[in-house]
Amino acid sequence: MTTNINEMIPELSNPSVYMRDPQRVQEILQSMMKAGSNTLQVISDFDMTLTRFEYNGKRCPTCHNILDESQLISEDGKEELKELLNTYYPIEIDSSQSIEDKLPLMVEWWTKAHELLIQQKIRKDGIATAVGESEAKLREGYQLFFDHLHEHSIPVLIFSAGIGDILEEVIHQAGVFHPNVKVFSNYMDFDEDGVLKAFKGELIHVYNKREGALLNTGHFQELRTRPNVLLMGDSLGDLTMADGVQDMENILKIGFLNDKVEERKQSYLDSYDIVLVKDETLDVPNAVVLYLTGNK
Ligand SMILES: Nc1ccn([C@@H]2O[C@H](COP(=O)(O)O)[C@@H](O)[C@H]2O)c(=O)n1
Ligand SMILES: [Mg+2]
Repeated sequence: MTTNINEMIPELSNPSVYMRDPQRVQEILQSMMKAGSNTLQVISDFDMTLTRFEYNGKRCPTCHNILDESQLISEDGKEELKELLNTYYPIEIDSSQSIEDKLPLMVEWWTKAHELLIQQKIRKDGIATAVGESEAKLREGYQLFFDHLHEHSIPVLIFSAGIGDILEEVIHQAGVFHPNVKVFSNYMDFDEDGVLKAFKGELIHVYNKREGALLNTGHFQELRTRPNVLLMGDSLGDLTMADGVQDMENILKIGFLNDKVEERKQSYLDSYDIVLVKDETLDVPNAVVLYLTGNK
């Protein structure tokens, strides 16, 4: 008797789940399962993928927003950062513009925002409080996700265009910054007095997640024996995060579609294997990981 994908993973029949080709998803999952969890690695975006998009009807902050809305920023600075968000975020998610057209505008957004943050003379020792006082929340089920991957020694790369120092503090405060987790992101550079003076390295924005320092870091070299990838993102820009993986055998792409659902649904279905529409949980990724580790 042939197994149905919903029998394999019942969570794939949740109302938030959409798949262009369930048969193909089933084949990928079976192939990855057969290869064994010691061949698996997870590559995930952070903001709005591992963190919630909404809570109690209110938007949750990204790494940048955690700082933007904190006590570390003056009232004028907050206004300017909000204006940037209101100008550029609609462009980021506009499905009528091509990624090529958006690229220079995204560089412009990140550059202006980082310049403003530097002008604010942010202190390193204020970051933990800013994160603690923020409304940022990891998605429901995060504990199982991180703990299970850790228990099974599955490497997790969090590849984020957010701010690395903030991101690390969020997962540290949640108690899930386990040793199998590596972060690639924009990191702050502080002077000897602990005041923000610059951002380190090449800028990572939402549409250049294959470029920059990542390919030269040796990260993917270390993981050559892990040719099966579970990729998770919330933007079409996240689809290239695994481009550095050599000799890839299988990749399963799970996409969270949080905003402008009707306009963007078709493009997400065309690009991601599994699309989760307005789903604030990690229930489906957790079910996939449990299946792939033989715990289901
Ligand atoms: N000044 C900025 C710049 C970007 N954002 C948002 O951050 C997200 C990028 O982080 P990922 O972990 O998702 O790569 C992106 O979705 C931008 O909307 C921001 O809030 N402020
Ligand atoms: Mg994101």
